[in-house]
Amino acid sequence: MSDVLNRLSEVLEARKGADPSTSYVAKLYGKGLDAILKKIGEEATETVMAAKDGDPEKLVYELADLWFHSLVLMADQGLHPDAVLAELDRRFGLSGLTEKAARSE
Ligand SMILES: N=c1c2ncn([C@@H]3O[C@H](COP(=O)(O)OP(=O)(O)OP(=O)(O)O)[C@@H](O)[C@H]3O)c2ncn1[C@@H]1O[C@H](COP(=O)(O)O)[C@@H](O)[C@H]1O
Repeated sequence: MSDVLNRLSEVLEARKGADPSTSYVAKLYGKGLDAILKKIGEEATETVMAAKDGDPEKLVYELADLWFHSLVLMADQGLHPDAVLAELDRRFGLSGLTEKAARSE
């Protein structure tokens, strides 16, 4: 899979020291947690609307906005995307074990 989450995460970390007048992300950090959470709410709503419209291109675009702002939230909170990937991996491992157990009964 693409390494874009890692590379983007590095940029988002570097933007913590950037000039808010030259960086969208630095400006958002400067506005604080409530502004980041508001963007996530807006992007989630736009994602829902794109799905209801049945427009796959628009849905991908809005999901990218939602994922992007979720990554900004994680960086703001001192989290790396690997933490979420590890949690998904853990759940996948658990479901795999459940399936194996069910097959052996
Ligand atoms: N992936 C993105 C990305 N996706 C979406 N956005 C911004 O997120 C905003 C989406 O909000 P909306 O759709 O509501 O559009 P808007 O009305 O312009 O938003 P507001 O200004 O009202 O918040 C837009 O301003 C987009 O430009 C992004 N801004 C930056 N990135 C990445 O983040 C990196 C760092 O960005 P800078 O900090 O700007 O250098 C860049 O190199 C990009 O790779």
